[in-house]
Amino acid sequence: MSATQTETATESWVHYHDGGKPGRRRVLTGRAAQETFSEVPKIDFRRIYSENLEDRRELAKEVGAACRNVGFFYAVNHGVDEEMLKDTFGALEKYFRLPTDVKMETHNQKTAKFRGYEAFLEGKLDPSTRGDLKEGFLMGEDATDPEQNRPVTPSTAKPRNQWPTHPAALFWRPAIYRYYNAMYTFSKRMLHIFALALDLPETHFDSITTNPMTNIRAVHYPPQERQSDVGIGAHTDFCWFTLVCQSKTAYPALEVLNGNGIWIPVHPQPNTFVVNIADFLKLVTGGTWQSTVHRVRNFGGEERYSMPFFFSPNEDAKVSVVQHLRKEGEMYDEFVVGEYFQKRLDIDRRTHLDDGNGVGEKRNGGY
Ligand SMILES: O=C(O)CCC(=O)C(=O)O
Ligand SMILES: [Fe+2]
Repeated sequence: MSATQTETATESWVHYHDGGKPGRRRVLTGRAAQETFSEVPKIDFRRIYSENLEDRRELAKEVGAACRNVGFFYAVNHGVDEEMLKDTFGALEKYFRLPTDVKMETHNQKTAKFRGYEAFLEGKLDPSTRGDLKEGFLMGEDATDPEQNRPVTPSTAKPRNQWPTHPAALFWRPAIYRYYNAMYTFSKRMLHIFALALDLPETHFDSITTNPMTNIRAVHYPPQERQSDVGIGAHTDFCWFTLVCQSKTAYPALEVLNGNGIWIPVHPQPNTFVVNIADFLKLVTGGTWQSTVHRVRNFGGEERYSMPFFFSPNEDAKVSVVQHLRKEGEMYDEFVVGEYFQKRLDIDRRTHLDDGNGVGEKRNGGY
């Protein structure tokens, strides 16, 4: 039995964190099984660069179906420089091999937004485990980093990121920024496809994404030996959408949960992004799109690296359910993006700080 599964005489449940709260799904087999996905669809993104709107609409149609039915898809032929992606993975391997004290200079506990280095077992999305068997580095939007060219205003004037200053670690910041810039540009195009997929004008979200909230989490998962361990516990992400680049391992460490409570493997594919819809976009589509539960368990004996890129609109943007997806007679709240985001982050932070012995609900976890 995995760490996130419980059984009674007749029922088996998978447990996870969804919307910052514990959730569970019954495992349905045999006649009880419902129609759900059994694999993650693969979508050819060459058309994202087409000058022809009809091509982009065709792409959006496939994307929309994947967002409704699965919440996850592979983006092949994404056009992002493959050499740069290879070099970034090289930088991850080199960074995580640095001595612990060099990495701990930027320990994420020193910042309100958990930016910087996250040590092994500090994240804990699954309370039944000893913590996530991963180490990571989180960076994000920061108007004081000149690389980002963002307007400095009273609310953005304080530094958010932490960067290492040790000479052996100076390669890290430019390597991460090369990846950041490429993913940022691709995400803006992706947003146009998402707008088309929702039957909205392509530029519908442009005005609320002039200075989007963005994060990269570089992650290292060592090979797992104990069955009871987990690389990252089962969760949904809390941004708009996530793009994940994962290193090649024979064992499919990333898994997504289908409607029957069955874990579906997301095999690494060369030069392919894994894209997933997150809680905030699910909310804005009135639940039409799925924010699908996922986890990482790195069995198979290889080191695994991944670099999720998390995208959300501007911090001060106000959003609600898009007009044509509202149900008649229902009331819909409006959310300030930064407030929604901070609320979710605070759940992580509070449970971490309260929890000296590893029994908290959730620590710094999925975006
Ligand atoms: O490492 C991965 O493939 C996914 C990581 C993840 O789910 C997250 O950071 O939210
Ligand atoms: Fe995630």
